[in-house]
Amino acid sequence: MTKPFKRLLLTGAAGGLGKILRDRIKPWADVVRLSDIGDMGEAREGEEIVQCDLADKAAVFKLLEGVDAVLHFGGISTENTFENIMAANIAGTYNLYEAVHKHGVKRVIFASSNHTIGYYKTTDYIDADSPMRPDSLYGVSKCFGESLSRYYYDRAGIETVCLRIGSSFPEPVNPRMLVTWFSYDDLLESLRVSLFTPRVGHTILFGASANPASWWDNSKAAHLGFKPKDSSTRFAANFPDTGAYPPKDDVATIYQGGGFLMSGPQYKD
Ligand SMILES: NC(=O)C1=CN([C@@H]2O[C@H](COP(=O)(O)OP(=O)(O)OC[C@H]3O[C@@H](n4cnc5c(N)ncnc54)[C@H](O)[C@@H]3O)[C@@H](O)[C@H]2O)C=CC1
Ligand SMILES: O=C(O)[C@H]1OC(=O)[C@H](O)[C@@H](O)[C@@H]1O
Repeated sequence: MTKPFKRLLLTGAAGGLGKILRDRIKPWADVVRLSDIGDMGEAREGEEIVQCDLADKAAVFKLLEGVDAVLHFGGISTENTFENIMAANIAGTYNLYEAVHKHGVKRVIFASSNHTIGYYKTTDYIDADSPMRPDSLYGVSKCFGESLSRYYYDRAGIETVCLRIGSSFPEPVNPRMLVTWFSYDDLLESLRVSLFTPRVGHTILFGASANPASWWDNSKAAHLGFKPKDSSTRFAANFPDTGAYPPKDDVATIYQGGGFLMSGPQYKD
């Protein structure tokens, strides 16, 4: 049976989410090209493995050859030095889009992050038009990726869905994740609609499951028809409400970005 794509590229294939997606995206393409700077093991049937540093422009150019669409999950995924973030996330994402453009690739799904808006408070309810408020240099790099993809859409017509992932792990591991949790099944469904909706233009989609509480309004991405099915409700008992969350004086619980507010340099007294 013919599959929708000939060749789908997944960057970050050796990472936590890459490993989860590796088998699950196979029904979508004849060939899944897996790429990372790290070890991805042996290529299995229907796979190609290309070890590549996103900061290496020539290597990224080759990486995009023959690719129909990209799931861009590679890069540094937590706070780090500016130099490291600059190479992997800023130069890396630029290299990717330049290669996407030169090879005529039509669509990218960019693994953005809730840390683009981490300086909103946990009492705020925001949507895709709310100004970015990154909480870390990592968050700033994801804002760069979102702006860059907007530029490549306006300038070159390359479509991107910026998926602002909340917390995509097997289950919530703290009370904050009862709000930000994004199950693997819901993640996969968000990628499916992002790849297969006929026109996405440039869309920002918040990636969270149908949790009982939410900080994010996805109405601006309604054209994707994304309907999360999971909910963190079944994990709520792991975090009994003692009235202590959110404590009024704890930066990491006042702001949506949680612990990222405490990472990296602190400039305020
Ligand atoms: N897991 C989550 O809850 C969230 C993930 N994201 C984003 O989703 C993506 C995947 O996340 P995870 O799998 O959790 O992160 P991860 O850190 O496990 O995986 C990232 C992968 O990118 C690779 N990488 C790093 N620098 C690279 C470079 N210069 N060239 C090529 N590959 C490089 C790493 O080797 C790693 O395998 C990341 O972009 C992350 O920022 C965003 C929000 C939440
Ligand atoms: O906010 C969160 O929970 C997540 O956000 C991210 O962007 C990170 O990649 C991930 O490691 C965090 O756990």
